[in-house]
Amino acid sequence: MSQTLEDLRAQLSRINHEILRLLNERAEVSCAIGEIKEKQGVPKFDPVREKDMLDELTRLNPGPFRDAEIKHIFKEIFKASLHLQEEEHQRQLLVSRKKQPENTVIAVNGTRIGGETQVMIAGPCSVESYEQLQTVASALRKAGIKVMRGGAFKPRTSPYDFQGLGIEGLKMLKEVADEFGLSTISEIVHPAHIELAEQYIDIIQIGARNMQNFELLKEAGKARIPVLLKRGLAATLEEFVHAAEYIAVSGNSRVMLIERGIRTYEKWTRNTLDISAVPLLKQETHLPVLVDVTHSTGRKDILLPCAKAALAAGADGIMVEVHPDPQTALSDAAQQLDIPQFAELWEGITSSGLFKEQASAEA
Ligand SMILES: O=C(O)C(=O)C[C@]1(C(=O)O)C=C[C@@H](O)C=C1
Repeated sequence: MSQTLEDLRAQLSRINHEILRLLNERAEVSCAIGEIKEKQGVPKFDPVREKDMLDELTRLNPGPFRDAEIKHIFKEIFKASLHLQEEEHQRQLLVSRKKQPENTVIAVNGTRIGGETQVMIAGPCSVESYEQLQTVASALRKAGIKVMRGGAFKPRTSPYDFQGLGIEGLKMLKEVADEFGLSTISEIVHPAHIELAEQYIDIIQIGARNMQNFELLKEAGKARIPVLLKRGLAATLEEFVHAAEYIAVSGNSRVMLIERGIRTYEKWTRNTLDISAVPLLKQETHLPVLVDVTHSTGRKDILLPCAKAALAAGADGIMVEVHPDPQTALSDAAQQLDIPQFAELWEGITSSGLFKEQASAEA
């Protein structure tokens, strides 16, 4: 009897090995199909094809397994194969953590972004005047903040709204940043302005509305300065990562991602801050991940808890809008902090223990 049991088990093991070999052979064929689909730009998941295969298998099923069991087993095989196809593709992305396990750390005039310490980027929504920039720059410098933001090209919802000072704004940003020893970041909206950006600013921002402006992404990929890419208003994380890949594959590996809230049905915030994006992007890519608390919430009263949540989730930095007199601001008047409010937020962030400041000696 025990001999028979052993024989049967040996037989089962041989069958297992055969199934294992066939499963892996199948996986390779499935991955080859996945590669063709990738090149053709067609979706990997094909429910019609899956249904056809299940119909055929149940038609040919001699038993003793029932059709439902056969279907269940093969559905699992399809699911695992699909997963493998997607993983294979992710692995090929330059920005993927599978391609590069260690974090990309971006140094901007000595400020390191994406490493052991976090960065605060603050400044007005729009560049409006020298005085405005100088007041903010002075407050940032006092607080030990090294990177100032300021929009010169403003893609606004309404064409009647303030569109920014353009190149003049970039020049003002540079002058004031040089005066106060700060690095700058500003949005570029036109591919032809990338070279100009290199002259006047330290980091190019690509805004949410332009996240899939592929010509702009490709041009930013040729820039010699880092790029901060904002998540699109309704972009999935996969689309976001692929937008970053456009920049990387065009030659610029110094890309940072910034979550800025996505559009949902919720009205109490301007956008919905997707905190889960932070650990997911850190997990799937090796790029620095920041959170824009101003645009994601569109309100001032919950910036501190949102910033803390972002840092606790692993964000490499926070971006916030500050204006000397928000009520008179030419854009986003309702959501920018004034300088005392910013000082209070900054105090809350630095005392939370979640924000590791870079020692000045490291800079
Ligand atoms: O036949 C295809 O189109 C495949 O991509 C292969 C395969 C499979 O492994 O069976 C994988 C995913 C699809 O949803 C359907 C089938």
